[in-house]
Amino acid sequence: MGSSKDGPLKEMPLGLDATTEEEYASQSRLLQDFTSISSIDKAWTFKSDSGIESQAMFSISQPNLLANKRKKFILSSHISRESNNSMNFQWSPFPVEMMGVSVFVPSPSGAKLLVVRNPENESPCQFEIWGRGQVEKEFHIPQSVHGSVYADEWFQGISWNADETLIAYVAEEPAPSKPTFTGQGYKNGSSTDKDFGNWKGHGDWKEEWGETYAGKRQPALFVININSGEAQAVKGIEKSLSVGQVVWAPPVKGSQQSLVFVGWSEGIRKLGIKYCTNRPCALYAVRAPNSESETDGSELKASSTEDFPAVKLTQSISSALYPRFSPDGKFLLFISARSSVDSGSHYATDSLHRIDWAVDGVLSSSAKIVDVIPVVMCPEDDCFPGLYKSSILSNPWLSDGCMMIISSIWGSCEVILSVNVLSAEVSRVSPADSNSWNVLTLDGDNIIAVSSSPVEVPHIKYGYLVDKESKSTTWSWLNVSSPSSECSEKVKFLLSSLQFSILKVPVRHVSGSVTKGAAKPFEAIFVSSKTKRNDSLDPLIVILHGGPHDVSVSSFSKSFAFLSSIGFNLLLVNYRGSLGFGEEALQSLPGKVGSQDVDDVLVAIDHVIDRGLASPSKIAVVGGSHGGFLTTHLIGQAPDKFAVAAAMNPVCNLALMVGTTDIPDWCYVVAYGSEGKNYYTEAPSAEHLTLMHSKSPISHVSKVKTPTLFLLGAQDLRVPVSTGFQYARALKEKGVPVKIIVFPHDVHAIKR
Ligand SMILES: CC(=O)N[C@@H](C)C(=O)N[C@@H](C)C(=O)N[C@@H](C)C(=O)O
Repeated sequence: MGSSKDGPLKEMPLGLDATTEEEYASQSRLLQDFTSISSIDKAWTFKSDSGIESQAMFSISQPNLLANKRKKFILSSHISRESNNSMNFQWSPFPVEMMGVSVFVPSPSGAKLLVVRNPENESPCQFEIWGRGQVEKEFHIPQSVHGSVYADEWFQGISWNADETLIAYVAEEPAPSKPTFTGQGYKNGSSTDKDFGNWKGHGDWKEEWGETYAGKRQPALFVININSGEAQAVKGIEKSLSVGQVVWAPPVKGSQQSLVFVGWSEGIRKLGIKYCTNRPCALYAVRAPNSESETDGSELKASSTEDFPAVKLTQSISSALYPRFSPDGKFLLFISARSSVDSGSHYATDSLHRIDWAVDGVLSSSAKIVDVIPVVMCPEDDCFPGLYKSSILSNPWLSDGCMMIISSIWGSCEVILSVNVLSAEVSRVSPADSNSWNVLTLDGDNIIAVSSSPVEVPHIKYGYLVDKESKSTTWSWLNVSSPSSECSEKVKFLLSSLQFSILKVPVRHVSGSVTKGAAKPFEAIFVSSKTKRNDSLDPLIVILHGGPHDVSVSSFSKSFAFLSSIGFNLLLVNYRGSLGFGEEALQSLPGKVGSQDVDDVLVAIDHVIDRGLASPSKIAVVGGSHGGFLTTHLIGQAPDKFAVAAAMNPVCNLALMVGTTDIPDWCYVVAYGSEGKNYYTEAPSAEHLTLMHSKSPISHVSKVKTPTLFLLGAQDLRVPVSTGFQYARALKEKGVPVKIIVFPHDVHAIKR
């Protein structure tokens, strides 16, 4: 390029001409438009004083791509019913930013809001109690009492008691004091981190909870009295238990209140817990250190709870999560991931259970566990496939006191279900369309939900029973216009030109040895333009989820929608082993990774080529983690199939990963199947390593020709960066075009 007459020579990135640069600039502006669409994360409703209208509070978040930050907001709305029976949402004029806030939880009545600010250094943890118009209380809990409050998906539990005077929560146990060796000798527990010039016990290593839990060793249970600000550790819990998901048991007049929580015991080592429901856990009940029911809650009682050790409530089941009491306090409901624990698969089909709760509050370890929703092995066509990735709202109950509303996955869709916990009847509450639906909160007997699809940004929906009096189970859904669903005109226009469908792909090579569930068709989501953009077929990007027991759902994804908007068709393959299709299909994969899953992806690609939806010469493949395992397997096993590939923190060599990951047990289970659980050892034999190598993409590296992009998170504890580097270097050695981008501060899921 020569210099322009109109100005100084423009600096171009290497090898870019002006047209390409303008195209990149325009794509990057569009990517920012997509990225800045806000997400609706949570919601709460509160009845107004009249009891007819209600007030809703939404937690929304919005990333800022350039600043590499995510802002959290609260947006409020007044909900009223119009005379024509439609619902009117009156939104507050602007959202309010929750800057520096780690977690916030309103009290059940909506009169108070707990706001927690975790410290970034050694400073105290800040608790604020907000009233309707001001901050009413502010407490600083020193690190000698506890560290950060947990705000994650496993251990987080923040629960207000019924009279809104006490809050139970989970926080990091204070770090044990470190010994100091000085010129004068040894002093125990006298060092602070500001000391220098001495060895201060830094080598005394304590196990942490793995990926995304750096620095998190021991989540412990605390109760704070919001009148006095006194925070106390709950006693009677064994040191080897990490705790989470705490709730208050129904109060019993005149006796000390109890807490129910989930406990995970450590065993020989702490294995990673993120994306791993297969860690054994149980429900426990313990006496709260604070007060008797019916007191004013202004004083913490001195009575010791050490005399009341925690009682294990779920002896006979290997996993119990998300405890919830029925409104009348007669039942304790919980989800179990026992299929996952018992099989060793890191995710599997969940089940729902019930325990009768003693109204006198006497804690018992021998309560009978009743199955409400069992694990579904092989669903009949289009029938309920079982529970997947279900978490339960803090108040999931309709007014009859026995119907719960929960979210789950059904094939490639997120769905909302109602479950009668007495009759065990399960119904699909969200429409039987192909969109994905999530419940945000209940408004009395109505549901506030969010719905989206690969070609539609998330929208708020209001669901109500069509004819409540006649006990009809048909739900009707109203659109709620909300400021949080706004996006640029350009994005709206581009999305309106796209369509998607969920394809059923028949399985190839069904042998007699596969289960009925594993012989059924699997699904793939196909996203394309509604009209032909030009004479030839658009290029296709095959997108592969990780896990392998996870699923690509039909919800809105900003990055995928961006790709479809700039001219790519997408194929998101839910190969056998994905969540949402029954336990038999899921369990068909462990032991067959690198063959069955690879074959399913190739079958899905042929399926769209055969139907004239994709051109064999214009296919790219992308995936992260186990999806990266598949991506790198595919470019090795089908070297002529892909024009280009991108792998994010890919599992390329199980034999290398097993010695460095936070979940070595995963390498055994995917390589050997369920029995791998019994072979797992911290000292893999040559035979183990040979099998793992043979099932890994690295064993096919010599055949690869496809130019490949590697995206690697330097802080990844799950699939450490060395795994991707080894494979990428092996490709370079062979002369395959490779580009590696390392994200220095990112963990396994590259989000920055
Ligand atoms: C159990 C587990 O962590 N398996 C990994 C090898 C894996 O594939 N994990 C995926 C669930 C995963 O981490 N995906 C990331 C990229 C995501 O953001 O979902």
